[in-house]
Amino acid sequence: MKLGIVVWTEGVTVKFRIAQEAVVERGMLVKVEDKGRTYILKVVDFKPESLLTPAEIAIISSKADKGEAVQLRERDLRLYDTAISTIVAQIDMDGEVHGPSSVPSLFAVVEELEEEDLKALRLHTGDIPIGKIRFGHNVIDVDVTLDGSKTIPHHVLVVGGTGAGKSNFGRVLAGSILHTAGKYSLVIFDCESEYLLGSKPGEMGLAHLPFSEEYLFLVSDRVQRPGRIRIELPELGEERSIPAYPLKMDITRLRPSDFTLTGEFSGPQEELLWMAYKQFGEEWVHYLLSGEGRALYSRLGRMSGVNTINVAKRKVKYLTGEGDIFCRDCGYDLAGTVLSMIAKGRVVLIETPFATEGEEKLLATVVAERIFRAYEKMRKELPDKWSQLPPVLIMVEEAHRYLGSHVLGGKGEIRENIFSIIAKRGRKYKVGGLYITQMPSELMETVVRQSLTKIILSLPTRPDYSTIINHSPYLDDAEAEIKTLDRGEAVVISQPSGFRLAVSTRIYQFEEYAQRLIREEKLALQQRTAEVSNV
Ligand SMILES: Nc1ncnc2c1ncn2[C@@H]1O[C@H](COP(=O)(O)OP(=O)(O)OP(=O)(O)O)[C@@H](O)[C@H]1O
Repeated sequence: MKLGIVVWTEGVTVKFRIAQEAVVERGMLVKVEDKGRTYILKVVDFKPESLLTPAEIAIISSKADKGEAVQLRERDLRLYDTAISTIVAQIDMDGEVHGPSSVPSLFAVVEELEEEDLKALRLHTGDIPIGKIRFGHNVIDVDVTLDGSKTIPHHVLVVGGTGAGKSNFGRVLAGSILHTAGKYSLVIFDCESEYLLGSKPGEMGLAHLPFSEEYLFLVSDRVQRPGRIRIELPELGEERSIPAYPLKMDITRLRPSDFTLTGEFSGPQEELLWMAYKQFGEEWVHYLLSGEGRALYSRLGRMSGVNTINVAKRKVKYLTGEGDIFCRDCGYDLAGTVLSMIAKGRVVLIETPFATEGEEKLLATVVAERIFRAYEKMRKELPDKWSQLPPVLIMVEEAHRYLGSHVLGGKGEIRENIFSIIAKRGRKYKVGGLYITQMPSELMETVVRQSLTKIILSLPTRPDYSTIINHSPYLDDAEAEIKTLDRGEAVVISQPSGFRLAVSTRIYQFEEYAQRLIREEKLALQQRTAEVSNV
């Protein structure tokens, strides 16, 4: 269908007159076929063109205001709507898609994109589906997918204001990774307990997905010892048996680096932790927590000040809490177990609804540190084995708490934590961060820049969307669209997935997506059964 006529081009911007009766929406992809090439354009804004004089405008608007009929001579020659669009790709005669190297001619016809044209953009060929293409608020039946092997190591940043759909996206992504059946791993820290079953009755969670019995691994207070937990799913009239591990880690398994990589400790305090470890061995955390400052001062050979000891004690106490998670003599090795599951391509869901802020921080640090170090060591020492490890994504909710410029030392000395290290160096080892935040303007600039895949949900505040726009390709003209996103709508950029444009996307609603995955798996099962009986 014809949508308009090109009336101006400049750089990669194309202005076209909107045809009568045509409906053009912001974010819409359209095409121009000209001189054997197909140009794909994305509509970014609108502008009425008027050759009316100020006096005519005054008269006509006054009449319209009074409800009188407005007669305008040669109206379509003197007043019309135009759409401003950006050329996002050029498809040459041989079908090769690349960035624009020319512009369509003036007065060329602008047309609706057909499914074939959309497919040429290869937005649907990745292995991690997240939603559907959207033109304005209208959903098009073509999937938007990420390419996991390239996307994961280059980090994923998810930004959106309150209620924009961040946790819905998190569940969708986790569901898609689960359904790669071991190709990739994911670690989720779930402080609201909303991933396993949804956040309220009637919602669904990862437990509902058919692959959860095999590829989900739950770490939770719901179990007291390692084993399988049976979960009833009234929404499906089924139950599942999911492998689980208690939310417990013996303090003898903690090392000073687990604490220092939280970024909470100063240089002298770090030294003290290592001294205590040397002196007391595996029991060092226990001695530090229970010993009195002055007594520790003498036992550590007066090598550290009493003040430093007391401050470090307080911080260790803050991070280990009351012993509910970091326990004594319980024997559990949560971090080691999680690492072994990650190496097998599992989605590991760690539920921490009752953890304190300190416990959450230490837990996230220990788990992330073990994974990063193991992948790093494997790559350096056993590269063949490393190449078989699944790329792993580690979710960091409220990412500004770990990767905020103020947290990392502002303009002064940078105090690294495990997540800032992963943000910088994880790529080399197939360890990526899934950073979720409402406040991207507070993140370190390098984190925003180095996250090559961005899921931008509705983001109302200027400093936040400006930060994203300023540090990402393809977003120069996206401000108007980002400002008008509804719940669940997103602008997605992902160079690692081969996207050459900011893709207007409708993220799947998780429950609908879960039902689709369940249907697909049932169908696949029927086909497998039919094949076996035919043999
Ligand atoms: N893609 C979507 N399609 C349809 N509904 C959605 C979508 N994403 C989110 N919603 C709905 O919007 C509401 C808020 O979503 P969600 O909890 O994911 O937002 P959030 O950004 O995590 O919120 P908060 O900042 O409060 O944690 C939920 O009721 C959810 O069902």
